[in-house]
Amino acid sequence: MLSGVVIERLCIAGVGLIGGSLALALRAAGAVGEVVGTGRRSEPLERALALGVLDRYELEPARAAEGADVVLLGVPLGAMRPVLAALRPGLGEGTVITDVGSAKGCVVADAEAVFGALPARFVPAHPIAGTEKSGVEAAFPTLFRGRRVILTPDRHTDGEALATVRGLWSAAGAEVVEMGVTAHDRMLAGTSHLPHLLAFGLVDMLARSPDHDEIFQYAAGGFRDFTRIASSDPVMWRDVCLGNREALLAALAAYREDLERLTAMVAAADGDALEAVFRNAKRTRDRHLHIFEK
Ligand SMILES: NC(=O)c1ccc[n+]([C@@H]2O[C@H](COP(=O)([O-])OP(=O)(O)OC[C@H]3O[C@@H](n4cnc5c(N)ncnc54)[C@H](O)[C@@H]3O)[C@@H](O)[C@H]2O)c1
Ligand SMILES: O=C(O)C(=O)CC1(C(=O)O)C=CC(O)C=C1
Repeated sequence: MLSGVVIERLCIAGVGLIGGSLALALRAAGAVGEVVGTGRRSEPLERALALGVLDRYELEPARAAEGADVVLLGVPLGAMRPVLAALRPGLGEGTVITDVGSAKGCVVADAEAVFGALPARFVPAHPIAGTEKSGVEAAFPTLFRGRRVILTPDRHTDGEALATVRGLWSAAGAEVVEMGVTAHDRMLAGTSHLPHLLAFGLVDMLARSPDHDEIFQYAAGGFRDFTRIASSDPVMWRDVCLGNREALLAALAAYREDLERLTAMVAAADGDALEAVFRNAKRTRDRHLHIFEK
């Protein structure tokens, strides 16, 4: 284990791909004692028990949170607020709260709505790792190894709580960085939220064409790579697009402007201009490719 942090009891609300993978990673590192899950239905929680992700579960969120050192919210962004409110009666004075939501401003707003202000022991977090699959069956312990996790503490965040959440992700093999909520939401709108929206949009557009069955017969590697993420969970991505609406709208506006520019280049058969754009994109992507190979 890298960090030396040991969490005696971890409560996970929403035991899916991310929450389940974190539990498996912490177990593998010997960084956690007991893992207690909670969720809406017993079937997936039973499967999580069978997979060795959980030690036990409680359908009542507050009961699951009782006695936990750390409570982790692993639910879609749209469920954060009601789940946090349901956990609240079970939280102790010293309980550290954290989440894994893909946008941070909306999670901070949810915590403010439930508690009146972001509690000092609530450390918002976002692992920049995942897959297009969801549910606890898709969880695996190495998901976060060598990946970044962004924490967005503010000036009121408790130092000990921050150290615990840092230690938890380090134990899972991740590299932990900190930044402000606004910077996080702006950057992730560009690198994650916009690409997902475009991939879903492109596949939907083709699916609605009269000859869509034939079109998909001729899809190859390029289409597969561009659209893998359109197989992601629709509810999760609906919530991300609504949760990071402002930053996503800004990214979409910039993208639309560029699409107009590209359209004009094709219309004018301006090969030099197109080639210049493609060269810049290739150079940039190639320079940053190493981050995908970690
Ligand atoms: N999938 C990714 O690639 C990825 C990466 C980083 C962060 N995230 C974030 O992590 C969170 C979870 O994503 P995931 O991919 O693990 O999803 P998932 O669908 O695999 O897991 C979500 C879990 O939450 C439960 N859940 C849903 N609504 C609930 C509710 N109202 N009350 C209680 N439980 C509820 C589901 O039953 C499931 O167990 C999301 O907030 C997402 O934005 C996802
Ligand atoms: O690799 C994928 O399938 C992902 O969607 C992971 C991915 C992303 O890279 O956009 C998705 C959502 C996140 O919050 C973080 C990571």
